[in-house]
Amino acid sequence: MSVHEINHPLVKHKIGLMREAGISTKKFRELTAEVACLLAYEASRDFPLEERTIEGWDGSPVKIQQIKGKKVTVVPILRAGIGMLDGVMDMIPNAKVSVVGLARNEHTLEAHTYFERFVGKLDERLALIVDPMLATGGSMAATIEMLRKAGCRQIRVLCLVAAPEGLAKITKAYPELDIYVAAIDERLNENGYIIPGLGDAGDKIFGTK
Ligand SMILES: O=P(O)(O)OC[C@H]1O[C@H](OP(=O)(O)OP(=O)(O)O)[C@H](O)[C@@H]1O
Ligand SMILES: O=c1cc[nH]c(=O)[nH]1
Ligand SMILES: [Mg+2]
Repeated sequence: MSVHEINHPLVKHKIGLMREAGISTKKFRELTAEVACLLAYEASRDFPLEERTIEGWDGSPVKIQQIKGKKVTVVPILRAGIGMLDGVMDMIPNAKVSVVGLARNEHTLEAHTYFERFVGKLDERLALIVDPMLATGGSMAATIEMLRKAGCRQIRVLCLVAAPEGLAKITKAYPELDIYVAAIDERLNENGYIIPGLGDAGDKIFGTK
């Protein structure tokens, strides 16, 4: 397993913009999608290529490289994960989408499952779980368990900001997993929010606050 903190200047710049108090819903949504796109770029680095010959612009044969029929399912965790979906789908347009609905109880911080709809052949697919925030890690662990129960064996996680506490929980429980994260922040506060973090990502993406 490895935690890949993406140190690309574009990623750091965009995450920085997202931390500004008073950021508009529109801007937060746009930046979420842009960073998701860059995380998908990193998470697909080892996708295998195959050679194919096509007819080029002047009628002569040209050898090109194509991604070799990789079966992928993108798994947004409702609600906030929806903000990352388009950015990832822009990069991997043939991926199928599986959806998990989870809400964290604001007092106990435990994740409660309210929706699950997976695509078929999960045992053959690479799942890319997308959620902007990995705080205590409870929502991510619940999603991983649901995917595993459904037969999925290859899982990667894409998130914008992670707390060390949540990362430690996930890496300990799932040492084989790869996690792609734009920023590893300092800590969780007493309410389970990431500091400095982004605030409530779901509320910011959906405009509910
Ligand atoms: O690591 P954890 O401690 O589980 O916290 C992270 C979860 O909390 C947020 O979702 P939330 O429950 O607020 O739902 P929402 O996306 O509908 O706002 C976030 O999008 C993660 O799913
Ligand atoms: O900081 C946090 C923690 C959980 N969920 C969020 O949206 N933000
Ligand atoms: Mg929320």
